[in-house]
Amino acid sequence: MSEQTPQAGPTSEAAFQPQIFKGLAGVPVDYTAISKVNPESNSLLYRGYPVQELAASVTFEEVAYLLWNGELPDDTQLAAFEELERGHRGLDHETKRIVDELPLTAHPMDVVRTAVSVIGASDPKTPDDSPEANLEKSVRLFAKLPSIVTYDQRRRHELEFVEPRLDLGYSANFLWQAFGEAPELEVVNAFDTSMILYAEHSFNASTFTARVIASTLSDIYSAVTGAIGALKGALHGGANEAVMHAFDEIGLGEGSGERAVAWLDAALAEKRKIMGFGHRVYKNGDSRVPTMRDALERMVEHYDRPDILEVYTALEQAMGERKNIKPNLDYPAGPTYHLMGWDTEMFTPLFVASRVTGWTAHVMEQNAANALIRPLSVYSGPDERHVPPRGNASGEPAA
Ligand SMILES: CC(=O)SCCNC(=O)CCNC(=O)[C@H](O)C(C)(C)COP(=O)(O)OP(=O)(O)OC[C@H]1O[C@@H](n2cnc3c(N)ncnc32)[C@H](O)[C@@H]1OP(=O)(O)O
Ligand SMILES: O=C([O-])CC(=O)C(=O)O
Repeated sequence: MSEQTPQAGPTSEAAFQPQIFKGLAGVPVDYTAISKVNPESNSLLYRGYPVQELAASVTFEEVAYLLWNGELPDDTQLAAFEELERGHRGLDHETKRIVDELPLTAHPMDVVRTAVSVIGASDPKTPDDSPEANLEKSVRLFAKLPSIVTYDQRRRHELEFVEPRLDLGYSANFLWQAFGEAPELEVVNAFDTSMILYAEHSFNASTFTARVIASTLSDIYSAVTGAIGALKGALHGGANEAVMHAFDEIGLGEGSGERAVAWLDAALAEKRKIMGFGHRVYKNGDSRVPTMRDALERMVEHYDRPDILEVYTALEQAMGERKNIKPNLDYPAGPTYHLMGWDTEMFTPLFVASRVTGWTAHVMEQNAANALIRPLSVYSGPDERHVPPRGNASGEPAA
């Protein structure tokens, strides 16, 4: 009756009461050396380094290198890595053509998922799962995602693709390709901070998806494609877009703080989930929020939009008072991207561009010590039964 094999305790089927860990909540399933999420100390380490220190002192390219290689690059290693990354920034004609065929009604997450799949299908090295080949593929995807995301945003406004600039760092180039003008340093820094904070977070749903796919000995592009599907959902990465929809429902501008509280009370009365709040692991606040909130505040000042901070603060405070639930990273990231000029539907693809580093690091870690991921289920359907006699194919009653 049950797939579950009792490990200890009563062994008769009737007496066996398997414990179900719904949503795998609280279940450690493997080791990882890539990041440590510590809800007790409210800290997040990438390869041992506090993420706040990384955000304050290195670039996103250095963080990507760290996640993949385990150590920060020295000057020579960084120069070689940057050259490699910049060399892969362009987007080939075939990927652009397939993206162009997708309707504008397609969500940008569907577009980025399709584009990654196309890149995988056209890479002759896809079946090569050696660590060297997978690292090369990871760098290619990392380098190309800004072109994919900006190509899609711009085609939705009937604007031409902006070719990457090889004299700019990752984040400055990303903004250049999106908006076609040289970005200001303050904006580049805030964007780079968001990329660093989004890069990696242990066994979250999309990373776990990538590891499940890798565990079957599938290829790294399939793992990333699947992970994008998992990130799209509003309970995960899709929340950064949903936060902005909430801000829009509230209505920005004068008096927005008061409207935010009324909006929240109505939403809670309808038992709606408030996107950008709560977390499966952190129960006392997300370790990344203070750093991202600082970046948001800098952007609010830069673009002179105090109404955004008014809504942000009013919702955060009221949610704390009513539910004692704190914001997660998606909460400050959404309005920060809005201020920079990104279309709301592009927020989760921006998360993809960052998290591809973590996903691919996890795929390589999974490959290095693989075990097929295949948990058990406990059957709860009808008892065994048998198909009643039925007519044969010619309609005659069965003999
Ligand atoms: C980068 C990221 O992926 S971070 C996460 C982004 N996702 C979101 O922001 C979506 C909104 N948040 C949520 O839905 C949840 O907090 C999750 C899914 C992130 C984590 O939730 P879980 O650990 O599964 O807890 P669960 O959803 O069961 O919530 C526990 C209780 O808190 C409530 N709760 C949790 N988050 C919220 C929220 N955002 N709004 C309202 N109530 C909430 C639940 O309704 C539940 O209440 P109940 O016990 O009365 O039924
Ligand atoms: O860890 C999680 O469950 C979700 C999250 O914050 C992330 O993926 O960054």
